[in-house]
Amino acid sequence: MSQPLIVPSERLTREAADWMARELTKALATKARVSLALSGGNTPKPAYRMLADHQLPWERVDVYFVDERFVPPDHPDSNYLLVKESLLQPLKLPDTQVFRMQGERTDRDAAARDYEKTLPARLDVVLIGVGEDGHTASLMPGHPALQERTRRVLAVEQSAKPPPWRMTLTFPVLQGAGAVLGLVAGEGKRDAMRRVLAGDMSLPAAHVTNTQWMLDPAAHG
Ligand SMILES: O=C1O[C@H](COP(=O)(O)O)[C@@H](O)[C@H](O)[C@H]1O
Repeated sequence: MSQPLIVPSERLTREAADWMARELTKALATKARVSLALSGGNTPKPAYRMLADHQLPWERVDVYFVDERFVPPDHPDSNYLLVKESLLQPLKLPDTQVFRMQGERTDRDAAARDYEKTLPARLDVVLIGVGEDGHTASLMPGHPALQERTRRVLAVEQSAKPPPWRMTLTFPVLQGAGAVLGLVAGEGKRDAMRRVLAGDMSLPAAHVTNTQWMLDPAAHG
């Protein structure tokens, strides 16, 4: 695991956006199309807005999702809505470049299986977050989804953090990605991050060992 980057709070958003732009640029140098998979959460939202200001060949970037809540795409809890408002709309990215997890569907397993079909063999750039309980994506501590090695996308039930039904990429997808940024801020995440960085495998986020962690000082204890 590479050393975590500890970034002053006032620079965290900018550094995270620059990191994603840099990794996209590297991937774009070797491929015609690249994939960017994004998480929800309050921490990354301003970074997505800043990423949209980067001059990149956005017509060659496809946007995917790390996880989603089973709610309609215009629901305030929708990760898609968050990414739409902060990145997709500012960039005017066409729907053909956006691969949304369909949280409005009632057959959740079918929705997860359909999403699996849209995924590229390997995601190029991924942003993950961490919950106070150490979850990442919608992979919650102690949940059977943590053991999944075959399916690339799962509908997960009874997640501890509401809303209870989620769709999530699984560890093999996250662990196989080209570049993963773990963006974490706030004192509430400090205990979880101390354990993640110490390699405490009871916390889901510790399993994504290819992550470059970027923390504000409050989250680093
Ligand atoms: O529920 C979720 O939480 C995590 C962490 O979000 P944050 O607001 O604490 O940064 C997020 O990464 C995930 O996508 C989201 O669904």
